[in-house]
Amino acid sequence: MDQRVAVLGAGSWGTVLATVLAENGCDVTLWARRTEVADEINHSHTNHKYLPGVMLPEAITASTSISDTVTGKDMILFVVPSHSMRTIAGEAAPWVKKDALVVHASKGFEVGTWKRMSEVLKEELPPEQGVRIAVLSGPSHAEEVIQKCPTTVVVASVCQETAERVQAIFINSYFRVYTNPDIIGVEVGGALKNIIALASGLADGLGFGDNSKAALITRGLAEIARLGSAMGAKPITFVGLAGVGDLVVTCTSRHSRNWRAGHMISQGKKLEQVLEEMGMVVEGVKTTQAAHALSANYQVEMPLAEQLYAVLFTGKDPAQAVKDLMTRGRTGELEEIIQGW
Ligand SMILES: NC(=O)C1=CN([C@@H]2O[C@H](COP(=O)(O)OP(=O)(O)OC[C@H]3O[C@@H](n4cnc5c(N)ncnc54)[C@H](OP(=O)(O)O)[C@@H]3O)[C@@H](O)[C@H]2O)C=CC1
Ligand SMILES: O=C(CO)COP(=O)(O)O
Repeated sequence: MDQRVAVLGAGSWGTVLATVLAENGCDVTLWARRTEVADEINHSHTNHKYLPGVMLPEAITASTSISDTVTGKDMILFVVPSHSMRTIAGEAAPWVKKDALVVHASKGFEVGTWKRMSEVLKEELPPEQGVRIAVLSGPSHAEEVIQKCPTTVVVASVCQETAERVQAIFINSYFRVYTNPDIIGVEVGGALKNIIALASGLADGLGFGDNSKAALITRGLAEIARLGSAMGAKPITFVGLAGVGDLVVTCTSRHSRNWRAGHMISQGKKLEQVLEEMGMVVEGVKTTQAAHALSANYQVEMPLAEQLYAVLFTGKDPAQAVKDLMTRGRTGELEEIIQGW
């Protein structure tokens, strides 16, 4: 494969996806915002902050110049935190080749506008790029993909040809990529599962058991599907890799930064302290704000997200939040979702 690929974002996930692409024979340039990270990747072939103990393929070249990274590339992969997507996309836009594929692998909404990442990309890039935008999502901890643990993900686009071209570039024997036509569902599922992962870390830290974990995953999926459907997603997407798949992996794994953040909060740490100690992106925090706003906009009930919002942003005691969830008014399990089918 002779694809020239730009990967924007040299954190855990960007570096691992760059590795997958380099192993697939792509010519990969990885943009890092700090010179010391780019130098380390170019000279030592490591990225010790984000992937300690891992040797990267020598074929990956790192750069701190967005224009050099993007110019002439066949595919541009954005893997920056969602809060920086618009800025980075805007800086990249003048250099994106007219027929380039544009993919993102970030899981969140834009703060304030609460737009999905593909909407942000569409607004920042020339209009003709629209059909070539795709999202890569699904249950995929960077720490396991780099060890070549068999992993399955999904690529979604409004254009099937785009999804299939991206699938062909990423797929290999340990990284199996499925296509999905529902870009809204794939983005919403990938973003909202981080809220439930944070809540799972909290629940584990409070000493609750497997029943509680199953409750969080299942009822979390119900509220993700409720909001997602109201936003235009196909409900069936949420029983796929970007829905239940990603929920399971993030709610049950200590690799998850969102799970770890929730666990730290359960031990009495303040949110600011948790984020500082983590030193890596915890998308679920801003996504909880997004869910708070979106559930009001779309008039959709999201009791788990609401209680997490109260714990994170109004100082509510997590034990009281659990009590309020368990004693709230009686509801049906599936009726509201089925109504939308
Ligand atoms: N890690 C994983 O397993 C997976 C992550 N994702 C998603 O990928 C996205 C990136 O996450 P991940 O790589 O894990 O994050 P990390 O915390 O590992 O790395 C964050 C990266 O983003 C850079 N960065 C931070 N702030 C800005 C900014 N304002 N502008 C530009 N760059 C910035 C950091 O640069 P610096 O080092 O200079 O601070 C670093 O390169 C997230 O949306 C996440 O949800 C999706 C699937 C799996
Ligand atoms: O999205 C992920 C795995 O699919 C990674 O989750 P965290 O950001 O919680 O580590």
